[in-house]
Parts: sequence; structure tokens; C-alpha cells
Amino acid sequence: MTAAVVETAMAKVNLALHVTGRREDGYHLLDSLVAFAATGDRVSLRAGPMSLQIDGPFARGLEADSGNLCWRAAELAGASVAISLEKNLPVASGIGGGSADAAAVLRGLERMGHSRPEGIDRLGADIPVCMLSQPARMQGIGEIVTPLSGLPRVSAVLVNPGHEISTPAVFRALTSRDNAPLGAIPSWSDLAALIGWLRQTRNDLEPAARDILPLISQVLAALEQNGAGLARMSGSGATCFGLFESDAQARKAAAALSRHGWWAEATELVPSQRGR
Ligand SMILES: C[C@](O)(CO)[C@H](O)COP(=O)(O)OP(=O)(O)OC[C@H]1O[C@@H](n2ccc(N)nc2=O)[C@H](O)[C@@H]1O
Ligand SMILES: Nc1ncnc2c1ncn2[C@@H]1O[C@H](COP(=O)(O)OP(=O)(O)OP(=O)(O)O)[C@@H](O)[C@H]1O
Repeated sequence: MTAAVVETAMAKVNLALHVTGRREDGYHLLDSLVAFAATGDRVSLRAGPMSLQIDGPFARGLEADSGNLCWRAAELAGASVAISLEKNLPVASGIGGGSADAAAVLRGLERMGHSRPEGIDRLGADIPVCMLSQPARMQGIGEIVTPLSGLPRVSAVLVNPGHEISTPAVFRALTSRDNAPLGAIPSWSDLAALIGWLRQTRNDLEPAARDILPLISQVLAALEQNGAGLARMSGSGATCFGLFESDAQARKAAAALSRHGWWAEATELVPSQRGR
């Protein structure tokens, strides 16, 4: 058997997410500071007839068919490939799972000699930033991605309380859609500087998501009670993240949060590559 090409589909974390307008087609204009956590799904590709197999803790409920974003990504690239997906991230949870998987398939196919197809953003607004999988500013409806040089390594915890949230439902529930953009994005020398800056920003989707799923407020409070320097929701939820001073503190908090029956994972936010 030929060796598999393996790619990690890292979890996307919207550290800040401002909704700055709405296009005529209903899509929203965003301005978001995006980081990636060193945890995610695992995508393995082998040459062979088109197929998809899914396992892992969150495989249940996902159909391994042509509707899956992994399959659709391969189809868009005109590739026939055997895909194996280890689903470690909760589904429909604001950390880009499906988009990260599709981007991982496209990156793997590039390593196998396929070229990047046109129109990858049509598979999902988060796909362009997930292709990069590095700290970035995301604008437009997600198609404008600018790599950022100033993000330090940060200890973090991701927490999901086990309820899926519909992204369109959260956008529909917004009461304000013309908010100020993020402004100039600086470099941060350490966690305190990053948190100081983030406190002047928001996730504009958080109030609407908290109304739809009040449990999100409990998750955020529990992160703060367990020592997070900053706790916020990612994307359209319901996954929340906490930023911590050390890996040991993050691990301790994740252990405490998982006792609620929630998915809680201690991880790190991948820093900007040096020299970028
Ligand atoms: C909210 C974010 O998670 C922030 O990173 C993403 O923008 C959502 O990305 P995604 O899940 O890949 O979103 P898509 O699958 O493209 O869109 C799902 C639905 O969300 C709404 N949507 C999404 C992105 C965007 N910029 N404006 C929107 O209004 C639209 O109703 C769309 O039909
Ligand atoms: N490989 C996949 N992994 C997860 N969801 C998938 C996948 N393929 C298709 N889907 C579908 O896509 C929908 C959105 O799932 P996903 O996990 O990408 O959402 P999300 O985490 O809210 O993303 P975002 O942060 O981009 O809003 C789900 O309802 C799911 O059925």
C-alpha cells in the first residue's frame, strides 16, 4: 500500500470577531483576528478510488458521503482519493471543523501533485483562513486573509458544552450589523499585552449565541472561575476559549471543566512564524 499523506485540520479560534456590515446576498462582512490551536482533526489521503471513512470521538452523526466537506473539497480539486478522517473536534461548534477538514484535504492534495482549485471559499467562508492555518486577520466574508506576525505562543483551553449551534441562525439573530472594524492590529510581546488589546474587542456573535444557548454563559463563567485571563466564544459558538498564563494552569482548568460533562481540551495557540 502507498504511504498516506497526513494533514492536521487544526481548530480555528476567532480571538476577536467584529461584524462590520452585510452584503446584498445576505452574507456578513467580518473583521476577525484568527489563531489556530494545536489540536484538531486528522486527515489521511491515499491514492485510490474516491472514498471517505470517518472515525474518532465525534464521528457519530456525520455522514461519510459526497455531502461531507472532505469529499466536496476533493471533488472541487478534480481528485479521486481515499480519505480517512479522524474527527476529534465537535461538529458545528464555531471552531471551523468542516472547513478545517476541507482545507486539510486540499493541502494534502497539493502535496500529492494536484493544484489548488478556484472557488475554495464557495465551500465555506472559513476555508481560506483554514488553508493558511496560521495567525491571520480575516476580512470580507472570509476571503481576505492577511497573515499576522505578532501573535505569541499562548496556553489555552477550548470548551464545548455538547450542543450544536446553527451558524445561519446566529447571524439571523444579530441586532446590530454595522459595527466598527478592529483597527490596526499590533504585535504583542506577551499574554498580558494580547489580553489588554483583546479586551477592547469583541465577538459580535456572542450575545446572539448566548440568547440561543444560555449554557454558553455558564461555560464562559466557568472558564473565568478556573483562572482564564480572558474567556470568549469562538465563531458562531458554542465552543468557548480561555487564555491562560501557563500550560499547567490550562491543564488544571480543562480537568475541572470536563467534570461538567463538557468537552474541554488544554492546548496552545500556534504562534506567528518568525520572520513573517
Ligand atoms: C462565523 C465564522 O465561523 C467566523 O470564522 C465563519 O464566518 C463561518 O464560516 P463557515 O461555517 O465556513 O460558514 P459558511 O458555511 O460559509 O456559511 C454558513 C452560513 O453563515 C452565514 N454567514 C457565514 C459567513 C459570513 N461571513 N456571513 C454569513 O452570513 C450565512 O448565512 C451562511 O449561509
Ligand atoms: N468534515 C466535516 N466536519 C464537520 N462538519 C461537517 C463536515 N462535513 C460536513 N459538515 C457539516 O457542516 C456543518 C458545519 O460544521 P462545522 O463543524 O464546520 O461548523 P462550525 O464549527 O460551526 O464552523 P465555523 O466555525 O466555520 O462556523 C455541520 O452541520 C456538518 O453537518
